Amino acid sequence: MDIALQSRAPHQAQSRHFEWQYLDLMKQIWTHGHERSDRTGVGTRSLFGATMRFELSDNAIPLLTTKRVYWKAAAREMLWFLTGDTNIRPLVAQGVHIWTDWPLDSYRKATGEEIDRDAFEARIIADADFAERWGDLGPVYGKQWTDWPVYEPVDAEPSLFRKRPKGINQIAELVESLRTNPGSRRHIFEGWNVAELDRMALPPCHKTYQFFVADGKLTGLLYQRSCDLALGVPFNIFSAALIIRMLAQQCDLEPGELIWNGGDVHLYLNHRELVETQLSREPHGAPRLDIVRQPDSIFDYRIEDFEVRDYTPQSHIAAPVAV
Ligand SMILES: Nc1nc(=O)c2c([nH]1)NC[C@@H]1CN(c3ccc(C(=O)N[C@@H](CCC(=O)O)C(=O)O)cc3)CN21
Ligand SMILES: O=c1ccn([C@H]2C[C@H](O)[C@@H](COP(=O)(O)O)O2)c(=O)[nH]1
Repeated sequence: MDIALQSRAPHQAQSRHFEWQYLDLMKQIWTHGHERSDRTGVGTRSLFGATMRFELSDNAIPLLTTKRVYWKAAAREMLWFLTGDTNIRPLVAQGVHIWTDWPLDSYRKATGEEIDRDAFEARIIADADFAERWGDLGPVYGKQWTDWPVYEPVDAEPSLFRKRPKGINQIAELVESLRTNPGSRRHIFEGWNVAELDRMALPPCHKTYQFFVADGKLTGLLYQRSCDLALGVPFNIFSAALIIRMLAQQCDLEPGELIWNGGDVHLYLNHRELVETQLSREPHGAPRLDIVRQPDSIFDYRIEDFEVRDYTPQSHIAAPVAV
């Protein structure tokens, strides 16, 4: 189909089930994507530049219905980002495995030990020193979002800089700017700290979030530079909608839309089975997300605050993750 249709005006986007945008994009990439080799060695079919829009009013949430998406893992990941933590230990302790493969890969390469994933996770949970040594992803999302480092000149020594004890909390500043200056065009938080990319296990994919307030509604736009359409994107769109909902609640706004902009949007060549199965299915139903409590701040949400209803997806489709 014509990719320009992906960016139709919001009212038109709702004339069909929201999920067709995702399925159309999947089909487009699988049939017409550029086949290329990638960092992981798996190979992808890839398209550069795509947009999807999702309406969030009436508690609508863009959860895919053509396969079960484990939204609690994505919600727990979002809450973990907001704590500023970059160690996988609290995730693993909650049964969230999506980040384990990268520390595991580093550990295997460094030690030559053939440890399996379950044993590695068990050690991460049981042994705090081991987790500290091997479980950290470097200064990824949570660190940049809540504690972006700042260096200040030391008095009278123009070439000497000292790290400020506390960095910039972009999320706290965003809440403040949404509340006090809703018309601003600078409502942004950013994960792409150029100076620290080399210390991150992976440079951020969902790197830039921008917000827009109009008619009492909060709309968010996510720019994602690299998009694993089958595994990552279903999580990413849910999470982006979730943070919009949380911010809207904190700022007494109604949820507007999520606009998702993808850069390199790809399907890994070993996701053929998932793609074929998913493209044979049709979306149905309109999942909703309720936030059942109003926490004191954006940093005080708990997993129990989120309830998804009217979600009756088709079965989960497993697929391997490219590390
Ligand atoms: N290749 C790749 N794709 C990604 O989506 C991705 C990365 N790498 N690296 C960093 C993070 C980790 N993320 C991941 C990693 C794994 C799953 C995954 O395996 N999802 C399965 C099972 C989920 C579960 O067991 O909870 C799924 O079906 O959604 C999803 C997102 C997103 N990111
Ligand atoms: O939130 C995420 C995190 C990662 N991804 C995917 C996109 C790519 O397939 C890989 C990252 O590899 P790069 O070589 O760094 O681009 O992870 C995602 O879709 N969503």
